Amino acid sequence: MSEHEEKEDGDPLPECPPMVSRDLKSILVTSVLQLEEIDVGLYRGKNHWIPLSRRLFGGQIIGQALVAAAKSVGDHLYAHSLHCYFVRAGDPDIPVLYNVDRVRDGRSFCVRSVKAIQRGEPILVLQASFHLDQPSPLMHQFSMPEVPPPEDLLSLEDLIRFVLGKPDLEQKVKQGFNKVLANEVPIEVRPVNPLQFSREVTTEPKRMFWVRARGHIGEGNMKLHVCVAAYISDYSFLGTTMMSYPAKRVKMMASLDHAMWFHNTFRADEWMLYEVDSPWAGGSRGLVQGRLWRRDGVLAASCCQEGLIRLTAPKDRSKL
Ligand SMILES: CCCCCC/C=C\CCCCCCCC(=O)SCCNC(=O)CCNC(=O)[C@H](O)C(C)(C)COP(=O)(O)OP(=O)(O)OC[C@H]1O[C@@H](n2cnc3c(N)ncnc32)[C@H](O)[C@@H]1OP(=O)(O)O
Repeated sequence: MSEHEEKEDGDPLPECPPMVSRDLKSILVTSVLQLEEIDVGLYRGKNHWIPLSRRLFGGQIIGQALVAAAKSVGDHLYAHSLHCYFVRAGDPDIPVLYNVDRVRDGRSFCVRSVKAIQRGEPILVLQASFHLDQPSPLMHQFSMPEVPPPEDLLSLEDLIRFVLGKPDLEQKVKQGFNKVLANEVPIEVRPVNPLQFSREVTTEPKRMFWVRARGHIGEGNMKLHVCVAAYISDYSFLGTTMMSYPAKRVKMMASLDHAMWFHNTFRADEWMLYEVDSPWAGGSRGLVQGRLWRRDGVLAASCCQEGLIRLTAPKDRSKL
């Protein structure tokens, strides 16, 4: 489910949890991406932040699958790309098993295939490729868009509190936002354009926000930063498809696939600009593509995803 899916129930409004200090180690590395080894190439992952849809967060499954894949490759190899399909909804009440197949070990590249399994059936199939660092004079990248720095922008939580202060807010929207606040996601988000966030303007399906892991990860383990970025990349990604349709209500939204390419070193606990757009939607599906920029303007990673988007049926006006 995306940020635009609405819940029908009328639960009491929960309290906000206290914010995690920047000095504390990120829960993404102390818990979410810590897998338990059960057998050779077989791991078990815990579930952490659960979206309002009550299906497992796609970013968590991708991040954990990539951790499992990376365990079987040498320290001199780094993930340069991954491709995956979400084939079943993940159940947040039971753990996920990750079964790694060592597809090929070459001199420069290693390919791994990972099946994420619940109740004996795959919920995700992922292929990841790892590459030696091979410098080359062939180098180019687009330029990072010029945007205000994250220090000058409001956090997602502040923006939600601002929207909640509006007197004419629909009760259902209010409940949804309160639940988002109550269930702290282990990443921090600062939208570049707050008006887009509150859906007060209809714009092209393009948005940008600063994003980083909540808490500290530290320098050094690039393999880990890549897995954290994979987690982060699925948050607030597919929702971009809905920016041109503020009046439409989503019944079901779920990522169908996800692909990433890692271009440069970065720290996932430092601010990165996520530049996202949706070039196409149709046939109950939508496509989103994103670029994760280091704040010094280096392109860290590119992402692409197709998702299922089912809208609620329009009300029959003849009965009004
Ligand atoms: C700027 C910053 C702003 C930020 C604000 C942020 C706030 C919040 C952000 C939250 C972000 C959360 C993002 C979360 C994204 C995700 O993590 S999505 C999770 C990952 N993806 C998945 O879980 C998808 C897994 N895959 C599947 O579930 C299946 O592959 C599938 C459902 C897509 C397959 O569909 P299908 O083949 O149709 O499966 P079935 O089993 O047959 O049916 C499933 C249900 O769909 C109903 N259905 C089938 N066909 C239709 C149809 N044509 N029309 C309507 N409905 C259909 C079917 O009846 C089943 O329904 P029930 O389950 O029986 O109710």
